[in-house]
Amino acid sequence: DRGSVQNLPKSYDVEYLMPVSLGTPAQQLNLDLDTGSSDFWVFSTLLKESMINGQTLYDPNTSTTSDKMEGYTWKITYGDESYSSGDVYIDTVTIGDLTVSTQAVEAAKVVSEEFTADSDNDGLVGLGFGIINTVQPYKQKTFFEKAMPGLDSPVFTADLKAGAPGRYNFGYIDDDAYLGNITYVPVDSSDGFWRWVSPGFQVGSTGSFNSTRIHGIADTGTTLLLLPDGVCEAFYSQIASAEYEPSQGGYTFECDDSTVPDFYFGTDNGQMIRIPGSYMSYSKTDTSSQRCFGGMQSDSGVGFTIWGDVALKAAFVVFDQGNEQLGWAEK
Ligand SMILES: O=C([C@@H]1CCCNC1)N1CCCCC1
Repeated sequence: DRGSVQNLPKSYDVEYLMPVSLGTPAQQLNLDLDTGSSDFWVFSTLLKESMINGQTLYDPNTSTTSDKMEGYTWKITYGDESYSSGDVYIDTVTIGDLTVSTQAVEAAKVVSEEFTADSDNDGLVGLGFGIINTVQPYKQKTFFEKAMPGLDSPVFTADLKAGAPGRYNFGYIDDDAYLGNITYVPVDSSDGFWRWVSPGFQVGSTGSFNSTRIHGIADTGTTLLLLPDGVCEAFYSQIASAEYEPSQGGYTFECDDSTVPDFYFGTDNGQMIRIPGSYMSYSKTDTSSQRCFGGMQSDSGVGFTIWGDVALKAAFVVFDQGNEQLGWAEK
């Protein structure tokens, strides 16, 4: 079996949403595929009005295939302090023609203001590893873990693009979606994330390669590229107008600064992925100024190095759960 679904970036590529069908008759919601968490949760009719702001709601009571998991609850808090919680239903879920008939759908009763404010986002499909699923009294499998046994190959792939629709595929690798070879690196899933080690980085096409092992996670649900301070300093030292502005929340530079270099990160045996300098200028720090917030920021506040969308949209990425490895290719 296999599946394929288009993903759509929101403005500034802050997040990527995909259509998902839940229940019978199908209720279509736009969800955020998040490899940095492992709960499948949705905005639902169980929410108080004050927590809803335009989102599409899953209504378990109108689905003829939903079954409430009596006594089961969930509560998740994300690295940015946002949170959500609620009850659990079993129902059928289809993503890109791939159906899981008994998915644990976590119906939200409470969401934090960050989720309420994001009116396009109807919930998350966590595709980390199931060991960090928050459902009590017994944790539940992710959508991918439920689908995996029936797939042609135990993989899903992420093809995120800058300011354009991309695609998530399940169960197969589309050889037309990337250039050259896919380099595979081992994954340590013990803390539930897609955690891997990059051998190093290079700033600019003429820069030298810095051999320094960078332990980090591949997280489709994080917008930015959060790297160790030393790497950030090496990168921003090459940008004439770059400043570290704690008041703005990190590194900024003049949006029209022509000295912004490309950033390369190593995957394995000499292969590197090139992130174009253009991916590194984010939203304007405020309407008046001409300064942009950097797409690469320090990981020191988060406590994790995170290869977020800024890095992922430069590559074709294979999340190979069957072999616990990540595949990286240029595109
Ligand atoms: O909460 C998160 C992220 C938030 C953005 C969406 N993906 C999950 N974590 C990943 C980094 C370590 C801490 C947990």
